[in-house]
Amino acid sequence: MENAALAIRGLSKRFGGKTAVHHLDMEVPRGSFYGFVGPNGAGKTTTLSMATGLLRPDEGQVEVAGVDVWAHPTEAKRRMGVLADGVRLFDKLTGEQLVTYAGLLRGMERDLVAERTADLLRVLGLEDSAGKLVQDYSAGMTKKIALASAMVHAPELLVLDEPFEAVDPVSARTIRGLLDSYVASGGTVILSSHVMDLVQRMCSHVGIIAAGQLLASGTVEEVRGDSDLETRFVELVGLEAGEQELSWLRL
Ligand SMILES: Nc1ncnc2c1ncn2[C@@H]1O[C@H](COP(=O)(O)OP(=O)(O)OP(=O)(O)O)[C@@H](O)[C@H]1O
Repeated sequence: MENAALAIRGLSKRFGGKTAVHHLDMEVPRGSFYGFVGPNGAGKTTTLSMATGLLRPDEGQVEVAGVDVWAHPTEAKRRMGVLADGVRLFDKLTGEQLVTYAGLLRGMERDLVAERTADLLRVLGLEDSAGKLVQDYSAGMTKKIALASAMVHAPELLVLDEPFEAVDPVSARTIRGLLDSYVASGGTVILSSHVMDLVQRMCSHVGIIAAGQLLASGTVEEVRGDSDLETRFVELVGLEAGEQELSWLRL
């Protein structure tokens, strides 16, 4: 546990009669690039929301670099940057204002925030849209400005829910480069994704979740074994809907 950037123990969440996450234990080693994968509705967003202090668990504990997220939220949040899925941004701000606001909220000096905001906007190709309201951004631009807001305080851990969704291939490559050098310099990333190929190429570690439970976790090599990650994923999760056909759709 000492070497865990993120340690989750016995985490559970129910919504009415539906168990979204069930006694989940998970450890993301420091310095790892951890892919969190699972079918739709598996509990990825619910887990990451509880891990980042956005959604209160029914049971269980979460620690970021040894700091309990729910007992010491301010201290824990200082150590992480979060790109949440489906959470509304302050979209009446311009992109530049939003990143600046995120930095100031973390207690950073105004000059340093300005410097880093300019760097992030430039690297992410948002310089020309810096003065535009976030509500007028495209889906991919919104993802990128949210990512910039998550990174501005140079946290130890980045928790990214679907960071590549809606992002064009050129921007995706830029983001991959940013994240790679962040991990190479000692940072830890956990990202959720549906794209197995991307996880296999980018990540050092992977966790597979289905029906609120972790089915496998370890290095990508350990989890995929002799096959590729997608095959292993389908073996663990099952094909279910994929095996069925629509007879009326045959032309
Ligand atoms: N606020 C909520 N109220 C009721 N049910 C919820 C709520 N949030 C999530 N759920 C349910 O919990 C389960 C897990 O949802 P979650 O969004 O965590 O899955 P996910 O793995 O992120 O899915 P996806 O890959 O489709 O984004 C689903 O059955 C979902 O319908």
